Amino acid sequence: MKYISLLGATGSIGLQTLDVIREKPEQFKLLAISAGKNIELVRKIINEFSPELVSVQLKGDCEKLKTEYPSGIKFTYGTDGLSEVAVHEKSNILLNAVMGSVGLHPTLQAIKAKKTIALANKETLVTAGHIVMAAAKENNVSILPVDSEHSAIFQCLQGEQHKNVNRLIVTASGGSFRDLTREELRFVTVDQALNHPNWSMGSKITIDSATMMNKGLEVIEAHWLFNLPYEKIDVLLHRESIIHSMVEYHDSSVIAQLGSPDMRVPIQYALSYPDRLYYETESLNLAKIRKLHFEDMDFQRFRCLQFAYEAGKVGGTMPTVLNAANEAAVSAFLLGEISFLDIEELIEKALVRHNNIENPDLDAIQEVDIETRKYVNSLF
Ligand SMILES: NC(=O)C1=CN([C@@H]2O[C@H](COP(=O)(O)OP(=O)(O)OC[C@H]3O[C@@H](n4cnc5c(N)ncnc54)[C@H](OP(=O)(O)O)[C@@H]3O)[C@@H](O)[C@H]2O)C=CC1
Ligand SMILES: CC(=O)[C@@H](O)[C@H](O)COP(=O)(O)O
Ligand SMILES: [Mn+2]
Repeated sequence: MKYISLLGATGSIGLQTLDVIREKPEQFKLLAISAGKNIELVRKIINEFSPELVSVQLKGDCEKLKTEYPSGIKFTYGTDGLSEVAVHEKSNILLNAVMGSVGLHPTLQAIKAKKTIALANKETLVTAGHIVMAAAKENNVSILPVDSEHSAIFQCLQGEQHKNVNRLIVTASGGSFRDLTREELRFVTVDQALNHPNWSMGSKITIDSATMMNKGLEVIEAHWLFNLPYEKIDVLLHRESIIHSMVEYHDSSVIAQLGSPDMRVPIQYALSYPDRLYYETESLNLAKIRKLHFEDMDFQRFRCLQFAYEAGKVGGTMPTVLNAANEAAVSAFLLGEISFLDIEELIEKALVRHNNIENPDLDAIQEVDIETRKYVNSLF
């Protein structure tokens, strides 16, 4: 039995994780959850799963829930609440599906508490990958990827030797605007950007897919998870999102993982690893799909991917700036405060002005994260 702490229970990944847990009550028990402000959904989750611990973003919501559920459930809130959920004494695995670098601290706390980490929250690795991976090694903790491309790579690596890997091939759908020119991007709307061609996801990652920053974050995530240099991590445009990524070995063999776009598969794989449990769904019908398309990535068309490679290669606090600037800019775009192309402009400004700090500690990362958000927000 896996006893699960779940951060971001009310989100896209969080709800799909609940689908997996619901289907496998003999394998999974939900013990502790965190959510943000969707309290209606929190009530539904409590009524169905009876977690022992519930954390929400706001103190007011926490106090209100305490009056509605007088006994048996502990309520908490804020960033401390995220860590309380992450280190719940009875949990043996943390599924981190919160959005943003707010997931960093609870992940580190869970690692210190020797919890297995099932990681969807890629921003945590982007903003402080060197610290997270060092802590995981020191505490002998596994970080199991939930992100579909990294789950695919992880599956393609099973039974193989790291030294035989020649390169990783991370696939990209191209996102909502893949068939638009840069000129046409000047006038796109939030609703158009939220219309991903293949996946139904939370708002922030959907915008990241449209700017190609999601793939940039995933390149940095792969660098840390699989301990390979950026020169060995390639991105390939693949509009069907059927091949979730591939590993090329030094004998030129390429191993790929395919499947329909359904995040419950990588979620279940991470939670059940090293087992592979049965999952009830339609078989992949390649004859019906007929064609799979591939194209080289166009770094002029998708500048955010270029920024991510550059920030990753520089290292230090540059990836922290990339992530914080992106979170701030995407949030402003979603609020209608800036245009779609402003996102990459703001990120570039934040990167250019930054005086990089080599091998930063947590305090430096925290400071740079906050200062970058302040700077980006001051620009509009
Ligand atoms: N969605 C997908 O298919 C994929 C997502 N991922 C990654 O997984 C993570 C989650 O993505 P996704 O599920 O799409 O995101 P959503 O926006 O759908 O959900 C985010 C979750 O985090 C909560 N949350 C947001 N901000 C805070 C905060 N400051 N404090 C506490 N809780 C907070 C939200 O609470 P509430 O809604 O209650 O306010 C919600 O439960 C991201 O890192 C994303 O990159 C990776 C691969 C695929
Ligand atoms: C489902 C998932 O893992 C997302 O990261 C998705 O892959 C985004 O798709 P693209 O970034 O390829 O458009
Ligand atoms: Mn992904």
